[in-house]
Amino acid sequence: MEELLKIEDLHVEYRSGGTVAKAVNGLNLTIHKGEAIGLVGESGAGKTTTALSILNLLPEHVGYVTGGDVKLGGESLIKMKDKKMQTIRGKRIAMVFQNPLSSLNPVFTVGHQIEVPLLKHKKLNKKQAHEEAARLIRQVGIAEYRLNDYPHQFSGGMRQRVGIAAALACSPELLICDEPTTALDVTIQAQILELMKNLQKQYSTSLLMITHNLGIIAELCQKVAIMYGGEIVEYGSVKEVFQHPKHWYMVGLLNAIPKLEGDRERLESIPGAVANAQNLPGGCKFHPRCTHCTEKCKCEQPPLVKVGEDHYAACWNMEV
Ligand SMILES: Nc1ncnc2c1ncn2[C@@H]1O[C@H](COP(=O)(O)OP(=O)(O)OP(=O)(O)O)[C@@H](O)[C@H]1O
Repeated sequence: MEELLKIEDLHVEYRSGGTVAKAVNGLNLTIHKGEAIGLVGESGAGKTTTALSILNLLPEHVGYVTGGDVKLGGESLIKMKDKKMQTIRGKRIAMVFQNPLSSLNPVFTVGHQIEVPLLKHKKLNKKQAHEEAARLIRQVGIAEYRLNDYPHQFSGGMRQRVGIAAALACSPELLICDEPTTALDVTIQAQILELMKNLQKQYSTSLLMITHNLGIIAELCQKVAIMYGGEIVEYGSVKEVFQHPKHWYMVGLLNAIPKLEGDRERLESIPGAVANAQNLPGGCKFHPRCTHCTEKCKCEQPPLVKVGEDHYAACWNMEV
């Protein structure tokens, strides 16, 4: 498969009020054309920071890429001038956010918001943009006449459909979704996921799905990257990683999922709190929470090594 986006040894810091948070610490990830990858991790793992770095949208004077690169088709997005980056955002890479109310502009109709990228990037005239917006909104299951309505006139699930229609307007090569269904109730969640699955296939868009929900990954993605303390600690095909997890963090995440069959033992949780980006531990960043920690884990950082066909893990003492 052809490479689309390559994240190489990415390091990102936030500097504010005299403190430094090391949010991403040497992250490597390649997304191929048409591939759907899930990026999983607890709150604070650095998932959103990774997405913002791809889009060159880190908060100004606070978020800094301190090392590494992100390349789209071989071209650096980190070094790209803002004017050129504006031609990438929305056109080649689009993003669907967790809360569509914060990404949709309350003072414009949803029709206007879907038409803007079509006018800007696809160079359609007003009539063509309107027709295309009507096609897109129908495709996400909303009646065309609602193009004249404002975001607050839609339910949460419908707003997220509008967000997806706007993101897909210019048929981006990469769609980044950051917890797109977290704010929705489960039945609406299922509908949105089904919609995304169909659209991703139809448009052959590559997908980076950011979530802490392993069920969503199993449903939508072929590959999964498990993130902890700003690094990828396990990566591989969804089948391999879910069936034969190697890193104890991933083992813990899977054990924390409620099961209906078998003995209903107490749910296991991962002890301790997620690594603090302002004060990361040495060695393996997961070691203070790991039940299999050794002296080596406390002082030496394990490299990500191949552990099977299409499967990599970073652990000195991994599950066998
Ligand atoms: N604007 C900011 N200023 C300072 N620190 C920040 C900022 N944004 C994020 N951080 C810190 O960077 C680290 C990574 O945050 P990030 O939001 O990328 O994690 P995440 O995995 O996306 O979490 P969540 O699932 O809660 O969105 C955290 O420790 C967070 O506190």
